Amino acid sequence: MVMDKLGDSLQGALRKLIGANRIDENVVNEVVKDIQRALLTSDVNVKLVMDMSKRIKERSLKEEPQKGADPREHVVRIVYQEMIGIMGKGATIDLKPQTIMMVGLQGSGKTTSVSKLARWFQKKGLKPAVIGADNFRPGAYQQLKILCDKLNVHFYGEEGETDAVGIVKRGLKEIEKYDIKIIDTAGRHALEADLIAEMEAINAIANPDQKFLVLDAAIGQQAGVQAKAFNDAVGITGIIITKLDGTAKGGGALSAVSEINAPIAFIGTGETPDDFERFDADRFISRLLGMGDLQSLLEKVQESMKESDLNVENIMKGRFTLNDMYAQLEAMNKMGPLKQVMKMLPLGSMGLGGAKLSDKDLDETGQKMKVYKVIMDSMTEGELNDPKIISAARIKRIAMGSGRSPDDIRELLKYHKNMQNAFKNFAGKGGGRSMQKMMKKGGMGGMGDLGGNMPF
Ligand SMILES: Nc1nc2c(ncn2[C@@H]2O[C@H](COP(=O)(O)OP(=O)(O)OP(=O)(O)O)[C@@H](O)[C@H]2O)c(=O)[nH]1
Repeated sequence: MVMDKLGDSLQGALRKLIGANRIDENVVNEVVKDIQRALLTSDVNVKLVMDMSKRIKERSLKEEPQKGADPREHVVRIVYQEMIGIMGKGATIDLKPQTIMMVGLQGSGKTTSVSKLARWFQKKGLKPAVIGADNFRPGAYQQLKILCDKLNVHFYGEEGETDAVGIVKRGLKEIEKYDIKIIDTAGRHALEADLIAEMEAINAIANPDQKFLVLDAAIGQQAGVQAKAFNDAVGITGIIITKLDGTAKGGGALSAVSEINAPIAFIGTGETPDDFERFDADRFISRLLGMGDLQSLLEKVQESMKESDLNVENIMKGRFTLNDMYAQLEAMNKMGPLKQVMKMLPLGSMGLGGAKLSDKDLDETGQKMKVYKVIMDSMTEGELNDPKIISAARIKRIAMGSGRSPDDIRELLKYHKNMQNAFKNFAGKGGGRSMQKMMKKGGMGGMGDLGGNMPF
């Protein structure tokens, strides 16, 4: 994963929080200090880090946790929200015909990103074409042409031509029929007057819908300065951060958005044409904080729920029976090996106290789920529908029937109760509606609200 080091440090900080007996000022201060260290090491701007730390402290101690939320989750949620504040929510990319101008300094990964972007649109079913207007760097024409040819992307260029504006003018005419017109402009070692003049002229004749600034993740805090300069020159509408796979300093580029108020659109995560992803703040920050890749998890949940007997309507009204839990365990089984599913889960869910899950833990949890199913197989339909009727005598009977101890039965009932409460809590916050909406649309919906209370 990209930004592993930052992710590990942030998760270390949150683990301290989740492991604390109670949340007080000392704990919050200590956790904030760890977060500060992690962000500064990854080169996020000092002022941003300080402002964010102050807000996390104030909000953690002043704001009331949402009803039913654990104080630890409350702080984790604040950290998550403040991280989104720093990195932004990400850009919306319309899947419709448009012109995109790419700008950036030499060596930032601009040419490579042009071809990756073309490929991205191509995979979405749109027809991209590229204009190579970088006539400054020797070899740029050939490099881009080869990349485009490999991807079957139409390329327009004029080797040896020195007038970049002329190339763009003629190129736009030639690629008129294409859906996505991407213009690669020249870079320099620094932003100089002639580069600005050229970008302005291309901007004026192409009138691009998007102006993407390509930033090398390794430039660290310089990212903010660069972003501001390019933004002043042509008005940046989105940022592409390249080489996030190869540096621990990506925090500088990731937080450059706050300098210019332009969202991060894409991130480059390797050298091949497919190492290119939309920047989705929910996904990215959830992963960094170890809150799990909620989106990916949800996609899996949606798929398996479609095929399961789960009564989603009822669950979303806060009614979650043992029968539902049985169906849910079956659905989880269909989602694939527990080890993979669990990696997507938020820290601290399933009562594991936020510990980094070892393979041994995961095996044990998988084993436990199997036991739960065996126990539920020994229950009557009435008990499965209404666990409240399970008295001490019934616990004994179920234990006998399933070959487990009464403590195992009580543990299962407690686990069920916890999940039921989490669902009730979520439904009470209007999460039910969001969940249904989300399931229809396949989007994130209100899951952010569920946070560490994910009842899976
Ligand atoms: N690991 C990794 N390498 C990348 C990524 N993006 C680009 N590169 C590499 O970075 C180097 C420079 O990229 P180019 O696309 O040639 O640079 P450029 O910004 O176009 O340079 P100019 O055309 O002079 O502006 C190449 O070796 C790319 O393969 C990325 O996301 N990850």
